[in-house]
Amino acid sequence: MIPKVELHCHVEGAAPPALVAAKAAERGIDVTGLFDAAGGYAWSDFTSFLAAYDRVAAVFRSAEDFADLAAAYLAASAAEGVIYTEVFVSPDHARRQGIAYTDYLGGIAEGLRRAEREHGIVGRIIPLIERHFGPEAAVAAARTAVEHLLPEVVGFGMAGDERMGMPADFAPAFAIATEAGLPLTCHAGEVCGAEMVRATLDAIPVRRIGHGVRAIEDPDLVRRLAAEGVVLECCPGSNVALGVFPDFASHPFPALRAAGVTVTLSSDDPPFFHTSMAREYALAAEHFGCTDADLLAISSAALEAAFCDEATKARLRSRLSPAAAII
Ligand SMILES: Nc1ncnc2[nH]cnc12
Ligand SMILES: [Zn+2]
Repeated sequence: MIPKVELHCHVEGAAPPALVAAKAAERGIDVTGLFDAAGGYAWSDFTSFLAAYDRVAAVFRSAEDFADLAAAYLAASAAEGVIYTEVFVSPDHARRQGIAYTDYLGGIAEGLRRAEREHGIVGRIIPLIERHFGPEAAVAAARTAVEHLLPEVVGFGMAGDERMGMPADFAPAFAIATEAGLPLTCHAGEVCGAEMVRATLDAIPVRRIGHGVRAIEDPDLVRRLAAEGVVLECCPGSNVALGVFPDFASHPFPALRAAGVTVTLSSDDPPFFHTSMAREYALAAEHFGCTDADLLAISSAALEAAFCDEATKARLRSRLSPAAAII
């Protein structure tokens, strides 16, 4: 099994539908229309996906809920050969559910520690601001994030509806994180085009871009990403499910890689997109021509781009040898 490294997974977006249905029933939460006939999440476009995501997030209400969610996701990932995962968390989702951020973050951190004890997978946390909640909420969420720096918190970023506002509007929130020493990532170039990736690079000192795949529309920008060593957190299964590209044959992952851009593989919101880390790696082999050696190199690039400390990386590097891939 190829050892895998995940840099981009939203914790609420990893919630299995059956768990959400059970928690909702237990708590009398109305989930009408949230599930499709097959028991998966029902959504039809990016807007309804984000709305479904918010409804899923709303069924988790306690530190234990979040610990169980994080531990279950990492345990399932470990079974697929994942050795390291950075989970995105959202102070705004906690606030909107009326959960203390300390409970939310503490629960997730406890879940990650449990998964490491039981399955050897290492988990770290990246708090995100949500673009569609606006720049003021973003500043408040950034303050919340930097006031609660557990050892597992290793970075800071932004997700949400890319069609709302411009990256520069959120620069003050990112500056709070930078001042606290957190490296940055930001979703861009997913539902919006190359111009949004460029605007992100111009306004925010990111080391990584969430998705970023529509940079392919602008060859100068692709050269800039390669030259500046900006890492793309690619999630091809998510992109095709959301209609960013019509099929895997049209996905720019191989072209970006050939152009010298550092591309990595992640699952984004796995049950929403019927994916997992194993499926993302399998898709890359099937559709992007990646050999086992390529996939191992992609895992290695992801580990180098991870936001955890050097000691953690050194510990994990030994698990990325070709020999480890055979087991
Ligand atoms: N793919 C995605 N894009 C933007 N925001 C998100 N939040 C959860 N998944 C997301
Ligand atoms: Zn994402």
